Order: sequence, then C-alpha cells, then structure tokens
Amino acid sequence: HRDVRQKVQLAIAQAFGISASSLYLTKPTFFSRINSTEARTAHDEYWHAHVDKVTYGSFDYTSLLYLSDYLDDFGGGRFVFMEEGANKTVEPRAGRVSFFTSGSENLHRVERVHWGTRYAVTIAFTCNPDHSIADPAFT
Ligand SMILES: O=C(O)CCC(=O)C(=O)O
Ligand SMILES: [Fe+2]
Repeated sequence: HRDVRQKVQLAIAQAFGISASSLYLTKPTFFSRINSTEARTAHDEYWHAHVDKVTYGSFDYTSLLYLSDYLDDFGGGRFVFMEEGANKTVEPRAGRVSFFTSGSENLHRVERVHWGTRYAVTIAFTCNPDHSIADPAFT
C-alpha cells in the first residue's frame, strides 16, 4: 500500500538523516530458509563474511525481518557484525527487524545453523533511482 510504503520510507529516511524522496526499494528481495543440510551451490554458503553492497550491487540499506526464534526454532544462525575488537551479534526472533547501511562499515556474516530451521526476509533500499524496483502490488 502506497501510504504505508511512504510512512516506512519516511521513518527510515529520518532515522538515517537522508531525504525520503531519495530512498527506493531495490532487488533482490528474498525469503531465506536455512537448515543444517549441506550447501549445494556457492550461493547456499550463507556463512561467509560479506558486504551487502558488494554482494548485491544495488543495496544502500539492508533490512532483515526474522521469522523464527534463535534457540527455540534453531541453534547457531546468529547474525554477526564483524568489528575489530568486538563482534556484535543479533539473535533472530520472530518479528525482529534489523536495519543497517550496506557498505563496508557493516561487514557481517551469519553463523552456521546447527539444528532446526531459520526463516528470514531480506528487503533492501537504494538511493539510486536507476536501481529501484516498483512498489509491491497487492492483488
Ligand atoms: O539472514 C540474515 O540474518 C542475513 C542474511 C544476509 O546477510 C544477506 O542476505 O545478505
Ligand atoms: Fe548480508
């Protein structure tokens, strides 16, 4: 819904001190299901440290919506910001949202999931209108 989209954009823009008119949805937006089965392709190897802007190209801001609970639904699978001296960890919980800038300042990785199933959604935003995708349509 456009009104909701505009409110979310405005809130995000205000939080980061940027103009709401310069923030657009970008791709890929994806749903992830992670369990402890063997990776079949390099794409399945979610646990490597990476920078989202490098991995996905168009990302300026990354948001993660978690749909399952660390330790209740799965073990391992915490999100780790790699920081010199002290890594900072986000423990996924259903409904928890994490939001951060997608550049090298936020190098991160996901711990390997040891048991259970971990669900999350990645939704990203760009400041470059050329990288934008259309608003989601609800039909
Ligand atoms: O699911 C997560 O916690 C993070 C996934 C991730 O790093 C990514 O999609 O780039
Ligand atoms: Fe990432």
